[in-house]
Amino acid sequence: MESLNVISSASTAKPRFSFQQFLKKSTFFRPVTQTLMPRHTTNWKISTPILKAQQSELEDGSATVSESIIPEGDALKVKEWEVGMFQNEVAESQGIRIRRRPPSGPPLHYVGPFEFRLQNEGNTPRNILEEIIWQKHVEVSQMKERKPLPTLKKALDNAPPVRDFIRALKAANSRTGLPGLIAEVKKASPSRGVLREDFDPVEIAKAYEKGGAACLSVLTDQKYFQGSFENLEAIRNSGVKCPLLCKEFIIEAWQIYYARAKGADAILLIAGVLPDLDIKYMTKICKLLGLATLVEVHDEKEMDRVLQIDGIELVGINNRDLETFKVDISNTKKLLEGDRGERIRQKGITVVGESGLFTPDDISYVQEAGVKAFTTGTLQIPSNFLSFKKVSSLRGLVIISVTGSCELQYTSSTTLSFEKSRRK
Ligand SMILES: O=C(O)c1ccccc1NCC(=O)[C@H](O)[C@H](O)COP(=O)(O)O
Repeated sequence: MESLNVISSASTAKPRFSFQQFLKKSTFFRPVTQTLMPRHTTNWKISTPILKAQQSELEDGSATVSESIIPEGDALKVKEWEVGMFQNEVAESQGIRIRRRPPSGPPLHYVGPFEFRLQNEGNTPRNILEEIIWQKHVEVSQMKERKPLPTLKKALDNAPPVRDFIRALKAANSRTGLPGLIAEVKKASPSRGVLREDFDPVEIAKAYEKGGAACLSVLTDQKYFQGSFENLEAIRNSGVKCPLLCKEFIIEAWQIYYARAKGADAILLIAGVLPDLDIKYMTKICKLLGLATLVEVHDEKEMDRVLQIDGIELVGINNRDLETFKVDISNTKKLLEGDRGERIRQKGITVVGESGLFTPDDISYVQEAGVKAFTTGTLQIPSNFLSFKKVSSLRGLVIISVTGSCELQYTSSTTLSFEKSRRK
């Protein structure tokens, strides 16, 4: 972008000057009050129609400029993009590495009255989480157009009553002396690919409930997890009683209302994606709607940010680094040690262990660290399950493998018996 030249079409002589020179000359490019707009935006007001120049690149990297009008729809996109860039800056200041929008803006990049087509490597997501977030932004914008918030709010009048997610976890914990199980209804994931081809979400949800899950987590992202809001709705309407977590990548309040309309009792907020203000604001909306909020953290910094927000009752420690996929369950222990752990206990926060918890040993380990609940999406019960030792430490917990090859069943004695799956 720095080397871009601008040719004014207004002049027949087409004088050439550098883009930098142009920036200095142009009144359009004066910096604005930094508190209101991101560094790289300019002080031109978005009002429609906007007089702008259209720029197309020449072979030598320079560009031609011609006057045109920004249609109202595009002006809105520009505004949205500017808000997104502002969010990127706020997020960065809180140590959030995930950018909410591509840094170079939409493919057509407006600067003052000009429009540029940029080929910028910054527009490539740096990791899978960032890719998911950028994709989510596009999806949510489209969904919002189809179902604006007022329509959605009306639909909430007919939504089923909310079930108490946190109470269900606490009850399971005190009943069994084990962390409450949040079993995940998940067909696929970016890190593990397809987990189960013949995926019947309602059948799996019922099996989990029968198997002793306190709550269920339903993946609703379609592109990366092959989930859907239809799955969530179908489970809610199937007679399953467990409270449901809508496992979605929430970036806008609209999604919370949508999740509630589809039968969610709880939603996930990822601290690695959302700045503090978003977490505060979204938690308030959830409280108004009666939903629980599971705020997910991965490192100390995110935990410390979340601990200074009032009213957070449920915090998930993700052992999976969503930027690299590396899983390390000692992460849970690390984040619950020392003063930090003390603060969490004092605040009465229920801690959920997330990811990489496959075996009874794993679960005992995070329980000792202080978790009162855990999520698992891919319990791996090997086909030679008889060699699956130390299962007895999981007394009281009945788990049915989502991969469906076998079943772990708790008996009234202190040992667990194993049976081949009764699934057809
Ligand atoms: O699991 C992934 O590959 C993944 C990638 C990018 C964003 C999120 C991802 N997972 C979401 C989850 O939080 C897990 O589904 C959940 O913690 C259960 O994990 P596991 O028991 O290890 O299947």
